[in-house]
Amino acid sequence: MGLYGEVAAVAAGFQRLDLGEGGWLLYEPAFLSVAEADGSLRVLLERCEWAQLPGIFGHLQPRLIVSYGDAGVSYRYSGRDYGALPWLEELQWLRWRVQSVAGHYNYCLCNRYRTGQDSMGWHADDEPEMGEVIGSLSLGAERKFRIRHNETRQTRTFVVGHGTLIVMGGTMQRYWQHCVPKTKRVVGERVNLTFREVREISRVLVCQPG
Ligand SMILES: O=C(O)CCC(=O)C(=O)O
Ligand SMILES: [Fe+2]
Repeated sequence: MGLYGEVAAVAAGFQRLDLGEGGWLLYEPAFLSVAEADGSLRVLLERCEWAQLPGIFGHLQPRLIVSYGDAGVSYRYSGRDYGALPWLEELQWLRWRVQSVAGHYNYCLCNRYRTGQDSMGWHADDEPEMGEVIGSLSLGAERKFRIRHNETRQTRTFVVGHGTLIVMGGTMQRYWQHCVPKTKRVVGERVNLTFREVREISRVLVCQPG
């Protein structure tokens, strides 16, 4: 995180957790106002090209997914390549908002949890081409976001609600995993946007006719 990112975060009253071993996490429950979060959620539910895709073992992932990003950026995740669609205006705006706190992003993976039965299992976003700062913005239903240390098994839980921002940085992906567990509570839809920097850009050559 750059110096100005750090200053902005402190000024806005973020909680900054030092995770040890060079890892850190920022937590701001009400980063977006309710009105901003309402508007973004409505637009994203309507405009994103949501799809349920197969995961690593071929069964469908328990949530809907789509990704947006700079031209030519694609990201390998669960053994598949996710080519980014061109940025939606709404996501561009939210990217700038999150970048004003920390990080610099060229890619956004969007997850849509339709009910409490949709979830994300324990994992780390530790691919070699991934930038170490990941900005994660939540909209809609309140869910739990858990982190767990790989060796000590220490676990922490963060409530992520409508407009909550979490930024993960430093060595966090190396030493910690995170997840969004299923819940039996009846909960509405939740959209989560993870802004990332994919460093190795795979560009597809397009033959121009003529
Ligand atoms: O939905 C969330 O809060 C987490 C999403 C996540 O971890 C991911 O997309 O890698
Ligand atoms: Fe993740």
